[in-house]
Amino acid sequence: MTVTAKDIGKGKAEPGQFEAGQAVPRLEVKGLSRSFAGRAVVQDVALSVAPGQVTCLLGPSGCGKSTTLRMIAGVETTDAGEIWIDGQRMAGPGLHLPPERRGIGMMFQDFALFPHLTVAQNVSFGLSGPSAAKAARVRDLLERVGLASFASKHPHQLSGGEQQRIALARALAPRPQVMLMDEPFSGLDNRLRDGIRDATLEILKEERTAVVLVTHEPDEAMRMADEIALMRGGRIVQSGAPYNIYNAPVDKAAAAFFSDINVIRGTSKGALTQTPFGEFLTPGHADGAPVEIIIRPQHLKIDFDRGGRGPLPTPQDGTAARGRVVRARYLGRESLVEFEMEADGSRLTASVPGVFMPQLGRALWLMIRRDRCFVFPGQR
Ligand SMILES: Nc1ncnc2c1ncn2[C@@H]1O[C@H](COP(=O)(O)OP(=O)(O)OP(=O)(O)O)[C@@H](O)[C@H]1O
Repeated sequence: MTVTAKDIGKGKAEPGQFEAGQAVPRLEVKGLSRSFAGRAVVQDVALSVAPGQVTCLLGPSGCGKSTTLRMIAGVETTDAGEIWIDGQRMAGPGLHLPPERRGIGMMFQDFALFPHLTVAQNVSFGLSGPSAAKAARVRDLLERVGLASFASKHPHQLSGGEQQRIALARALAPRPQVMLMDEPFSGLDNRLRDGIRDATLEILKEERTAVVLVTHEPDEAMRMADEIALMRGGRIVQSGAPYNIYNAPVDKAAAAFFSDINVIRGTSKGALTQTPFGEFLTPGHADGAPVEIIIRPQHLKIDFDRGGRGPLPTPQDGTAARGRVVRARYLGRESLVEFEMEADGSRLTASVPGVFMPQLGRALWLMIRRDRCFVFPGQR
């Protein structure tokens, strides 16, 4: 859908809100804020979600994800900000449409199905119109969630994963413009979860639903999201495609939210910082300013060729540094090896694919992937 001058005339969009001809986001949130008892829990949140796009609100417990979702749903009022769905204002100054008038579907962790209704009755619960059309929609959805033969069963006869798929079918049945999901997979065991996430994603994409999914699990966000909005203390601190969020974190905490990190500390001098791995360019950091160079464990490489025995690194190697193994753990897909660096006694962890369990005390040369380092101001 595109906004035209006619839409603006009809009050469907504000002048200047969208360029003529530009696709309207299915969901647009601007300046959303909410306080409880004088404490701001959501501050100035902005989101824009296109049809068929999944945006994950990701952040630690208590950062305001659910409150944001509840305001979009209309079950919580806003203190400030606006919520637009398909070019229509749902909430704003002096306006608060109830949830049932917002064209949204909701799925939560405790997706209670009606126990006294059959699967088919549960799915058709929110549908109106001729019964033949309702029955056809229910059949179609049950087929797509792979549970066509369960139509006449009752919820207690279904496993947790099956119930979750019925809840998805029920939420999608009225063809909501926007689907709001709050930790919908967290009640499922690990073995089921991946399959159900993928199946859910496929159906949401087919239906071209705009999705906001709340999760505190970075893996889930990376797997599901087209866009991640990383929240902290009620604010979105960074948003973008999973690749960008992971590979260009806005600060140390954003980097640490997705994986363990190594921190190499130094002091900037003449836009350079000395480390056990040689000099790093640290432009923009004042002389004498503390600097933290962040590197994920998978980007700290063990130089197996040298194996701790070979000649000292040449100037061309430049970036190798020696560390002694102080701990090695095998985690199945990878091994985590912790080193104490000879140069300054700092501790760094390398992740090695597969099994690598070197003896404690063994000295190895380490290399650092400089293109995968993030440089941030350090603490004084
Ligand atoms: N109705 C309310 N009254 C008072 N405080 C509330 C209310 N709802 C939420 N809060 C507080 O607002 C803060 C944010 O809560 P919210 O549920 O949005 O966080 P969250 O990021 O979704 O966390 P979680 O992942 O633990 O659910 C919390 O400190 C919570 O206690």
